[in-house]
Parts: sequence; structure tokens; C-alpha cells
Amino acid sequence: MLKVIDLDKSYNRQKQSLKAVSFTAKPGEVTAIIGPSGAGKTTILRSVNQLIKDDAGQILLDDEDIRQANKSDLRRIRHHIGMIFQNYNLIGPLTALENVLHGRLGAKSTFAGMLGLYSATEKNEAAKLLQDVGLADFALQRCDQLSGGQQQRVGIARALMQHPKMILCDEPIASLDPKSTKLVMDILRELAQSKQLIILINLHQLDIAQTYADHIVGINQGTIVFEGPERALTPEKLQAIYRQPETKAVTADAN
Ligand SMILES: Nc1ncnc2c1ncn2[C@@H]1O[C@H](COP(=O)(O)OP(=O)(O)OP(=O)(O)O)[C@@H](O)[C@H]1O
Repeated sequence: MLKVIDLDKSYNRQKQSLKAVSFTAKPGEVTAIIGPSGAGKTTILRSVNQLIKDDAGQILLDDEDIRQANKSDLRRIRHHIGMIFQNYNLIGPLTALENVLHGRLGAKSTFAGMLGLYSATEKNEAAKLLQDVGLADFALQRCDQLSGGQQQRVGIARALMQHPKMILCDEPIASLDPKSTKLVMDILRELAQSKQLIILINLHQLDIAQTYADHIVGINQGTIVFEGPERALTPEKLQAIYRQPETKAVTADAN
């Protein structure tokens, strides 16, 4: 279970980007973070695996506070957190299989990783994962020759190669067409259930969150304004989530 408690983050003195952010994400569930542009969705995801340093709060993954971890603990914890990105972050000239094997890098010595020393078991596992995401026939194809949807599925297989407890997905479908979006979201939802993973996903598309998420966290201007199941998202709650900051009215009838 992931528990984020009272998380604060300011990038600069003018503005607090996260204000006492608290929510939970459970194994076996897709948890979607929704909210308008600039609300703080990416900042939450980056804080959760400590890619950025936040200011205060707790981030408990199975009761271990990621914020308090020393360097070697953080390396160990991060190894069990897969990441999936909007732009896939694959190595284009390498094959799908090689990219998936890179998911093991965190578990290897730098030397073995640099030399690309993977065991037969690891290669078999990578091939099986590609099969699971429907890409068995593309294992030896360069990733820069794959479609966006195929690349994102390689990204999912790479994350699974880490044997993760949790997968963080930052706008994973923002660049995909509706068919690829459905494929990727179906896979993520199935994985959450079958492998009892925590899947935490930032989404711009409300309809996708409503279709696929078991649990929704709504954020507006750095503050959590909703947490609950999709069925609890009333029009009022949606208004609170997507409310735009008030701007000073321009008075037309100044005379
Ligand atoms: N590196 C940074 N330096 C300063 N301010 C930042 C930085 N990154 C984000 N911010 C600010 O923090 C706030 C939250 O940004 P964040 O990117 O987390 O929002 P978001 O909800 O992910 O937005 P989007 O949906 O557009 O990706 C915004 O006001 C943004 O301008």
C-alpha cells in the first residue's frame, strides 16, 4: 500500500505546488490522479520516487518512508518502482527485448549492466513479458521502428522486468490514438489485478480515468479536493477538481 501523508512542495518561494497532499493507493487497483494543467500531478509522481526533493510529509510504501531512506535504501526501494512515461523513454536503436532487459539494470552490478550480461533466465523472462503485452513478434525489432502504442507496451514490459510493487505512470497515453490507449489501459488494469500491483497514473483525460480507475484522486492548485471511487465523482466534485483560479474581472462598464 502507498500512503502519502501531508506532502508539501514548493519549487520557489512564490508558490506552493503541493499543499498537505494526502491519499492512498492500494495493490490490485488503478489509482488515477486527475486535475487541470499545473495542478501538481507530475510533482506528486516525482516526489513519490524522490526524483525531486519535497519539503515535508511522509511517503510510505508498505510502511517504509521513502523520504527517510538513505542512498542505498532508496536504490533498493526504487528498484521495486517501475516508471512509465509519456514519451516512452526507450533506447531507440536497441531492440524491444534489449529495452525490456534494461529493467534488470537496477538489480545488477554496474559492470554486468555495462557489458549487457543477462542470464538465459532473464532473457526468457523478457521474451515472456513481451508476449504478455502482445509483442512476441516484435522482440528483435528496433524500438524506433515501433508505433507509439507498441513502444508504450515495451515500456510496460520493461517496468515489469523490475518485479515492481508499484508502477508510476506519467501521462502514459497522452501521445496515443484511441485504439492504442485502450490496449495500454486494458493491460495496466489487468496487471494491477493479476499481479496485485499498485498502479498510480496521472491522467489528463477524465473519461479514461472514469473508465479504468478503481480509485480517483482529484487535485486542484496543489490541494487534494477529492479522493474516492469513480461513482462518487459528482458534478460538484468535478467542478472543484477542474476549477480554474479566479482572475480579476475586467469591468466593461467602468463609467
Ligand atoms: N521545475 C519547476 N520549477 C518551478 N515550478 C515548477 C516546476 N515544475 C512544476 N512547477 C510548478 O508546480 C506546479 C505543479 O506542476 P506540475 O507539473 O506538477 O502540474 P501537472 O498537474 O502535472 O500539470 P500538467 O498536467 O500540465 O502536466 C505548477 O504551478 C508548475 O508551474
